[in-house]
Amino acid sequence: MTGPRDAKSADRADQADRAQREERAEPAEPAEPAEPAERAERDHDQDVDEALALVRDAAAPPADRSGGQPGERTRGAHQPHEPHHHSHQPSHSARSPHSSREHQPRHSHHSHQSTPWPQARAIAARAAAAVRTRAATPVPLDRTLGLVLAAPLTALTDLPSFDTSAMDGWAVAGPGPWKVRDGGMLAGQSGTDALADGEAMPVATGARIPREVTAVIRTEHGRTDGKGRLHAEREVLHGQDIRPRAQECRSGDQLLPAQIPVTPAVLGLAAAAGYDSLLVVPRPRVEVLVLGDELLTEGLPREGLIRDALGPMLPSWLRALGAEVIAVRRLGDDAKKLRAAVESSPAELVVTTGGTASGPVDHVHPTLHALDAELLVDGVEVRPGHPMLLARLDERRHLVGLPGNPLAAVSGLLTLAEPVLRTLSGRIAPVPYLAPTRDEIHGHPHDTRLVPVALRAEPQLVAVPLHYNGPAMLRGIAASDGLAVVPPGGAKPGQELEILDLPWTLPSSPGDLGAGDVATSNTRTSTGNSSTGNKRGKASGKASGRTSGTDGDRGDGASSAGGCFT
Ligand SMILES: Nc1nc2c(c(=O)[nH]1)N[C@H]1C(S)=C(S)[C@@H](COP(=O)(O)OP(=O)(O)OC[C@H]3O[C@@H](n4cnc5c(N)ncnc54)[C@H](O)[C@@H]3O)O[C@H]1N2
Ligand code: MOO
Repeated sequence: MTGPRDAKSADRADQADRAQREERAEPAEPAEPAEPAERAERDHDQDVDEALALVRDAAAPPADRSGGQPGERTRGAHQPHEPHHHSHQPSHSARSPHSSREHQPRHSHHSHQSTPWPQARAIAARAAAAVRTRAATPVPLDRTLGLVLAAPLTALTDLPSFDTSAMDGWAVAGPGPWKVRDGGMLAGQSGTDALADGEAMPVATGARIPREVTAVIRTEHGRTDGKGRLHAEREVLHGQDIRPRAQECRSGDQLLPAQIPVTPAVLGLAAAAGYDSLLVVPRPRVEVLVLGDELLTEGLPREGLIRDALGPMLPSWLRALGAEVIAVRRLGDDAKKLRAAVESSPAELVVTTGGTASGPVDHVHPTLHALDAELLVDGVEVRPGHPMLLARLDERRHLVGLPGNPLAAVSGLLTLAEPVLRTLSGRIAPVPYLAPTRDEIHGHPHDTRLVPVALRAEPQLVAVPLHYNGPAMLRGIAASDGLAVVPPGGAKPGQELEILDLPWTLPSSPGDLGAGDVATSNTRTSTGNSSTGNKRGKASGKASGRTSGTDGDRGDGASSAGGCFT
């Protein structure tokens, strides 16, 4: 962890803390039964995350309201629950993980064979590694930010490419005093006559200097007399303040190896070294299929309908994970549309949201069955998000099924989509890092939990678990810096936990995030025709939340130029 990040994180943690304390000071009770903890104890079918979130929200003691910490909660309110059984049957899965040679899921408490969390991530990375990716192509420099170098970056020129003055002052030849020549050299001027011994020439920083120059004297270290002669006021060392040609590199030197992500610094180096375009790994194309008849794209929730939280959230996160999002389509709960969309998708990764469970309109499993897809992961031992799945559609395409509950979808995104996209986009796995949890975190008896945390420097780095972490809630994660990986059984205060960074991406214009990316009904957003995606239109940030399907209106320049760092 770097210093600035710690400081930023501390701010975030403070804000999150404050926001959550303020919230708990409000008299309004959540619209849940009075004693949610007891209810959860009785109801073994209730997901433990949901129960914990309710307990934490509703049962915050008065002391907590007057300054308690967000990780504190009522003792005894949540003993480990019985394993959660869910009814989703693998029988309708085309080719289940059982038949896969990729792994042998251990027999778990679940009614079907779900995969342990670490193994699920490894399977996802391996599955993507087996895909033959599109060939690397040269991409204009200004559209490579966040992509990965497909070849080493080799200097196309010496740097500097000529002897250069490092300071404003005089270039001198031989010992002084020197006769100052009329005129001089500014940066960008092409050449001058040779300098004789005993001559000086005014120069600006960055000016090309002739070979004979033995030193540069800074303006503040020399003085001219009435006869136009320059006197040094300090000892002059041979070669001082001259940047000799090829000081940084010679033409042909390797500046960076392949597989390095293009950061702003890489962009600058590449430009300095003479590049107009870079050979980069193309972004894997992703199509997002948002399922659910209950979803609204604008206005307030009403009459059983709710706002779609995933359509606005996923495209930016997918881009930050290395993807080119070619479309976000809303298909309702229509099995035929889903099948047609999956069948015809040109994307290397299809991401569905919702419909992964076994409800009457949960069409993901039957669709995969109908398409004879191979289920590589069918459920993961993680909370939230355990119904997530990964399927191989054909030798080029995979599908990640994210559960509909929004935090469960984030869990699926980071568990399954992240390793797939990381591998397809040529990125190297981030080095895992640990932080001790400040507070106790209750665990699921058998499954890994992913819990939103704010990182804080106190003064050592600590992870502060946040409230409102139920599967249907985004409030905790919206205030968080990352997700703590809590092993089965939970974590004691001070216990080191792996932290999953959230893929943050900054918009390059107001139109780059959210609704502007979402195609309503079956409108496909334009894919453009370049290897990395979309022409950088004048992202207009359409307030309507609809796209017209033209490049200029897509407003997703973030995929090529908006900064896509995790
Ligand atoms: N009988 C069982 N029921 C459920 C199980 C189970 O194992 N057996 N698992 C529960 C868990 S855990 C989850 S998570 C969900 C997963 O369900 P689906 O993936 O089929 O998702 P839906 O039923 O379509 O939606 C669940 C929930 O999320 C809301 N939703 C859906 N899409 C969005 C969106 N884009 N933005 C905001 N909210 C969304 C949806 O309205 C539902 O409330 O299943 C449980 N049930
Ligand atoms: O608990 Mo579900 O897995 O809401 O994600």
